[in-house]
Amino acid sequence: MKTAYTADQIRHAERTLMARLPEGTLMQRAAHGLAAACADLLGRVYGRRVVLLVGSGDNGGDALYAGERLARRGARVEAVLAGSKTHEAGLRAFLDAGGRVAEQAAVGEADLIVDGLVGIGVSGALREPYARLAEEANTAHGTVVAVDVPSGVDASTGQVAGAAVRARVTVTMGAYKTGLLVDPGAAHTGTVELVDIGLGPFLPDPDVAALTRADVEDLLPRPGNESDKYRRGVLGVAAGSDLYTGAAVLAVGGALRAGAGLVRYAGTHEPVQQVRAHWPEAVITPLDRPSIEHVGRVQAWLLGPGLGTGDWAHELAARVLASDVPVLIDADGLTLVARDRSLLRRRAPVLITPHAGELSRLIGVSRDDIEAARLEHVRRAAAELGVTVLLKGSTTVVAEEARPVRVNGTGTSWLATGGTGDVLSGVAGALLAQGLGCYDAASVGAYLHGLAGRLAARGAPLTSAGVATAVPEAIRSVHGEPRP
Ligand SMILES: NC(=O)C1=CN([C@@H]2O[C@H](COP(=O)(O)OP(=O)(O)OC[C@H]3O[C@@H](n4cnc5c(N)ncnc54)[C@H](O)[C@@H]3O)[C@@H](O)[C@H]2O)[C@@H](O)CC1
Ligand SMILES: Nc1ncnc2c1ncn2[C@@H]1O[C@H](COP(=O)(O)OP(=O)(O)O)[C@@H](O)[C@H]1O
Ligand SMILES: [K+]
Repeated sequence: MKTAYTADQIRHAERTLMARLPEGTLMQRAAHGLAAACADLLGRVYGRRVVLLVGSGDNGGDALYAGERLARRGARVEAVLAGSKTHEAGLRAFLDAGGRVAEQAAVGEADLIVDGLVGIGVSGALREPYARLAEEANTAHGTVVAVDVPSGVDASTGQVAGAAVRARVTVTMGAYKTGLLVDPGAAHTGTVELVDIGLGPFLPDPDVAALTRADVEDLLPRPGNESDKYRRGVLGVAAGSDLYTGAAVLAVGGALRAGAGLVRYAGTHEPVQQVRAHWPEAVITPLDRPSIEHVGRVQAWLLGPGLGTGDWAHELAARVLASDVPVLIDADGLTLVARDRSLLRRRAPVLITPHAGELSRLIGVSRDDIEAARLEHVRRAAAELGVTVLLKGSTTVVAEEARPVRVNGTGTSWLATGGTGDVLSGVAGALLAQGLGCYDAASVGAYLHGLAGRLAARGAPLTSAGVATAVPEAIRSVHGEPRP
């Protein structure tokens, strides 16, 4: 599990660790790691031009001590002192090693730009001259390395309030910060390199966590010798309508590709025809009234994609939610629930999978506010609604009360196309039916769906059906099985 922490959590752990070590030890460890990463990026250090953007706090101190090390190896290092004060000992060491203070920004000519403006001590939007320097770094041709956090990104939330550095590499100290894993911040980090400064034993429970390949491998159900189709997990799908048939086809496809033992589809005439034509594997119950009476036993339900939002759909949703198995609610199902919250009053678990627009209707917050502060709002929704919430978007986040938010970074922006959400609901629904809890089904589902998106896209447009097709390949790559 890749774990991440807020600025307060990091500061607290650092204080405890620092009290046990000679003064300055941590900053030297940080500078050592930072200088090594810079040297790697430069290839040859001697004679190369490095510009340090130095703010007034310890983030600037890290940059200065790393600059000292690079200067001793023959780099031409200049520092732009942006703050009203500068880390004194760091500046002295830097100057002693032959570093120079730049009179005016030499950012444009640098091979490497080290962003030491602000780290976890930032509050609010970057002030001048920091904001201007961040913009200059972003348009310069040199490689940008951020110290700890790209300046302008809130380390605790990933929020970006104004100008912010876009780094090729972020060298982060001691532990990942939440803001490095959550968009919009995550889009500014480039590759994140973690420098061990000995913080590990002092870290509290994480603020957020991201599943790794190995975690997903552990969590993914695999059929054993004693498995049969019923025991592997039967998913009921209540989706699609005479107007929207594709959503049903895609959701059933996602579920079959993600390893459901059986998919039972229930719907009206048109989607039944389509699902039957695409997926002879599905067991189908045509509905002439909104009831699940004749569908047969399932271990979980997927409710909502393309279902419509009229009385018929409401009645079917009420029947599904009155069952005693976990229910995943998506798309039109969420519109129905937003209108009638009483539908959510049930004992068995509920997983909802909204995008920001759908969540907006559920919690009465604007879509833009949700996009700008995804973590805050996904947590709030989980607490207010008492359900597990998977919020879709460029970073998909999963919240359940009293657990760290799970963050998924496997996706690709090629997934921003119609119907991919229907596939995700099928994948996560199949995992629910196979016995995973809502929290794991949602986060493993998002991981596989994101990976399948990458495999389907490979740098070019994908279709949602292509994403469903790629899910088995994603599972194969999680298990490390060689391709045939
Ligand atoms: N605390 C520790 O033990 C360690 C800290 N380290 C480094 O120290 C950093 C934290 O240092 P600090 O606590 O001094 O904080 P920072 O250096 O991140 O920032 C604090 C300074 O930035 C200014 N500032 C805050 N918001 C601003 C804004 N919006 N625009 C312009 N200026 C702004 C403040 O006035 C203050 O002077 C970490 O990110 C890391 O790089 C590392 O050396 C490892 C050890
Ligand atoms: N910019 C993006 N980067 C990565 N993934 C994205 C981006 N935009 C959307 N996605 C993903 O694409 C899927 C879209 O789902 P959704 O909005 O429900 O679309 P639809 O209703 O058309 O199926 C979600 O899994 C979401 O996380
Ligand atoms: K920084």
